[in-house]
Amino acid sequence: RKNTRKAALHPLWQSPLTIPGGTRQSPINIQWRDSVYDPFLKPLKISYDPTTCLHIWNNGYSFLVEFDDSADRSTIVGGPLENKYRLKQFHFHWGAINDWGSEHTVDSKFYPAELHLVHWNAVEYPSFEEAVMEGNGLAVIGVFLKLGARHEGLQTLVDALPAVRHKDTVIEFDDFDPSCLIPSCPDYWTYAGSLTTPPLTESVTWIIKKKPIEVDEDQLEAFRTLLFTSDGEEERRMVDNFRPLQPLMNRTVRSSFR
Ligand SMILES: O=S(=O)(O)/C=C/c1cc(Br)ccc1O
Ligand SMILES: [Zn+2]
Repeated sequence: RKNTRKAALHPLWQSPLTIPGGTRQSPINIQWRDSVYDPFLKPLKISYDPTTCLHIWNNGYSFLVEFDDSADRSTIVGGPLENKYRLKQFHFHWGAINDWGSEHTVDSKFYPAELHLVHWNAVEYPSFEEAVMEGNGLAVIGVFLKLGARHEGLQTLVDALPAVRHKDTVIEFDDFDPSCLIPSCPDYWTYAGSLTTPPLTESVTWIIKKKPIEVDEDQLEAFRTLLFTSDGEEERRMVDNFRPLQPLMNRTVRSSFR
């Protein structure tokens, strides 16, 4: 059965599907056979300090966990990156059903969800807000989620979701190391792209892990109990919070593996 993805109805994604003049928009389909192995790509070095974890909140588009990025305490370096980047937040995108939900696809296959760990270039720019406007300002690690075994590290997050069910609710969340959500397999694809939510700026070096992590049905269902709407508004379930695929245009996706 062709798993056609309904275009997301949320106002955010009713905005123009591509920004005028955009040449490096995200997400994209990663055609495995068209990706080019780059032997000069380094391993990605991830060093997160769980005590930089601050809070978890529902911003009306996704739920996100934010970090103290006032110093180089949770960083990534290496891979395709020429600078050290600081972790600012991570969040997810998911579908109403398990047939779709990821933003990127691999050989046109959708995963039920996708994790984004957002970092900014604190070597060259004074703040996240400035880095968002620069071509090499951000680095986002993308991790696919697939249906399988329960993920113990994710369960800590899932247990906190009822407290952030409505838009603009926040709870303190500490001592969480998000590297437990990143596959140990070092293989990744990388390409020059953009944020997939407004301001859609073309400032992201994407690092998409080849291997997915496994989560179970109850954990995916927990994501779907969140709401786009604030307390007191007519409830709209937070599902299908992904942006449609964007044209590859004049870009090559590189792989860190043969
Ligand atoms: O889905 S992403 O492209 O990772 C969006 C990331 C993003 C992160 C922040 Br922080 C602010 C605005 C944004 O759009
Ligand atoms: Zn995202």
